[in-house]
Order: sequence, then structure tokens, then C-alpha cells
Amino acid sequence: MEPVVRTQGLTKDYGPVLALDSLDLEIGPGITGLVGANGAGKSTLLKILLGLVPATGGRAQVLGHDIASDGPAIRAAVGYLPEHDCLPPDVSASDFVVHMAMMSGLPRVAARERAAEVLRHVGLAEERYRPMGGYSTGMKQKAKLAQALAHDPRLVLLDEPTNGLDPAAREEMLGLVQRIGRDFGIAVIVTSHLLGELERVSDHVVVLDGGRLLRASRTDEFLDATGVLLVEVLGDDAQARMVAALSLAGVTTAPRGAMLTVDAAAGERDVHDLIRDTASDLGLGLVRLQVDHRHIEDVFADGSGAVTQPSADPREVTHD
Ligand SMILES: Nc1ncnc2c1ncn2[C@@H]1O[C@H](COP(=O)(O)OP(=O)(O)OP(=O)(O)O)[C@@H](O)[C@H]1O
Repeated sequence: MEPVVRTQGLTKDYGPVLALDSLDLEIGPGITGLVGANGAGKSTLLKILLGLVPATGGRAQVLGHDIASDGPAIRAAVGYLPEHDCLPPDVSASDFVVHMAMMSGLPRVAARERAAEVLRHVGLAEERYRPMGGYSTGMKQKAKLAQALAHDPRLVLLDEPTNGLDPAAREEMLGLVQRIGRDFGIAVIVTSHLLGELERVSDHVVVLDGGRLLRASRTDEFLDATGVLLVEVLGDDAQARMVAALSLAGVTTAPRGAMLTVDAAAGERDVHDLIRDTASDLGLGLVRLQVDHRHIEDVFADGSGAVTQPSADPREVTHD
């Protein structure tokens, strides 16, 4: 499938600060989470793709258009939710989105219809007629999302759309991101400095670290089983008795909070049965027995400084 974004050796320095360091990347359709700690280069990458900031080296194409020569064509096909507050406080969301739609070339009547539609999609109802200066952070993020969708883009770049939101608003925003990608079929690149946040909604994850590509792969490949089972047992001295019995059976365990991790390298099914039988023999209640999964954070814990090529087997990490 044709990538929506491709970069070759893309580099950006702000004087002495190297924000992007020779980045080779391919991003396909669907929802892609672009994650990395603060300062990893996420916002810089999005701004370069839009032509808002010039690269200092390398090349990039967005939807087949070259960023060096086709900026207007890219901006016509791409929606952008910027990270920082950029909304005029005295203007209503409704007027703002109509204005943005007209700026993108829609006639006034079509712009009004489109604005009403996207504001409804993002869940801004009556408030859309109020000046945005009085909005909560969640409402402001929704207004920013609505303007990103106003001109019916093929790709949206969402820079930290959940930043500053409380847990309920964060969930709502992630739900909207998911709908844009899955229900509307728009390609989405969404950034977050919370590494695990996008696991649930993204099809692919790209991890940046210090302006370099740390890893790019399908989200489910990040979450591969680790070969470890998580076990929780209840009863008198339950953990210690379980550890003793399992180690007699030659199985390695380690405590993790109220739970035990059990190495299932011997064969997940066999160890699964062994745990169940052992708990039963000891008269302990088996509260939890599940496969442990990796999380995106584990990539930073395991492989800092490691780089994979996006086209290569994403599980194969080559060290510098
Ligand atoms: N206009 C600028 N002038 C100088 N340095 C900058 C500028 N913009 C970004 N930087 C630096 O470039 C690096 C990458 O910043 P960038 O904003 O792209 O990272 P980020 O991953 O989006 O992080 P954040 O979530 O904190 O914005 C950082 O070290 C940042 O301080």
C-alpha cells in the first residue's frame, strides 16, 4: 500500500539543537501513533511535513507530494491539530471552523454545512456559538480537531490532542481519534509523550527518541506476548507457598506487586495447567492467570539507542 508519509534522511537542526537526525520513515494508512518523550522531535516532524518549518537536510513526501515543492497541495489534503493553544478567544467555534473551511476553498454555504457537520462529530453542541476563550481545555481541543477536519482531508496530523485533558476528556478524545481513522477512513498520525496512551487506538506505532527512529511496527507486534504468565493467588501465605511449589517443579517465578510472574518458556499451555493444578493442590484461590504483554514503554526500557528499519522485521532490534 502507498505510504502516506515517507522520509529519507530527514534532518532538522535549530542551531546547536538537532531535533531530527537523519530520519528514514514510512507511514502507511490507518492510525499511526507517533510517540516519544518531550523533545523527541514529534512536533518538528509534523511541522516539516506541513511545510511550516523547513528541513535542514533530507527529503520527505506526504501523500506522494514532495514537501520541498508541493506545500500547497499537501496543506489542501492534510488537516492539522497544533499542539499549543491557537484559538482566537473572542470567536465562536462555529465561526472559526466556517472561516477555516472557507480558507481551504469551500464556498460560504458549503463551509457552513461542513462546519456544522464536523462540530457535531467532535461533540461540540450548543457551546459552539460561544466565544472559545471561555472553553475548557477539552472543548478547545475539540474545536481544534473540528477545524482540522473542515476541508475533508485525506490525512490528519494531530499533535498531542490529549494534552492537558482529564481522564474522561482524554478517553473521549481517543475515541474521536479512533472514529476518524476507522469510521471515516482518514489516515491519522497522532502524537503523544505518554508512551502507552496510543496503544489502544493506533494500528501502527512509531517511536522517536532524540530525533531518531527507535522503532516502527504494528501496534500488536509491540504487544506481543512476553513468554511470561501473570498469576495472583489468594490464601494463607499464598505467594510464598506458590513460589515454593512452582520452583520444586522447576519453574522460575518472580514477585510483581501482589502478583507473581511465571516464566512460561517451557510451554505456555503446560505451565498454565501446572499453575492451575498447583493452586488447587495447595487449596489456594486462583484470582488471575493471564499472559503478560509488552507495552510501548518496554521499548525504552529494553532498547534505548536501538534502531530498527520500518520495513524490516520489527522485532529484530539491531544495536548501534
Ligand atoms: N523553534 C525552536 N528553536 C529552537 N529549538 C527548538 C525549536 N523547536 C523545537 N526545538 C527543540 O527541538 C527539539 C525537538 O522539539 P519538538 O518540539 O519537535 O519535540 P516534541 O517531541 O514534539 O516534544 P514536545 O512534546 O515537548 O513538544 C527539542 O530539543 C526542542 O527544544
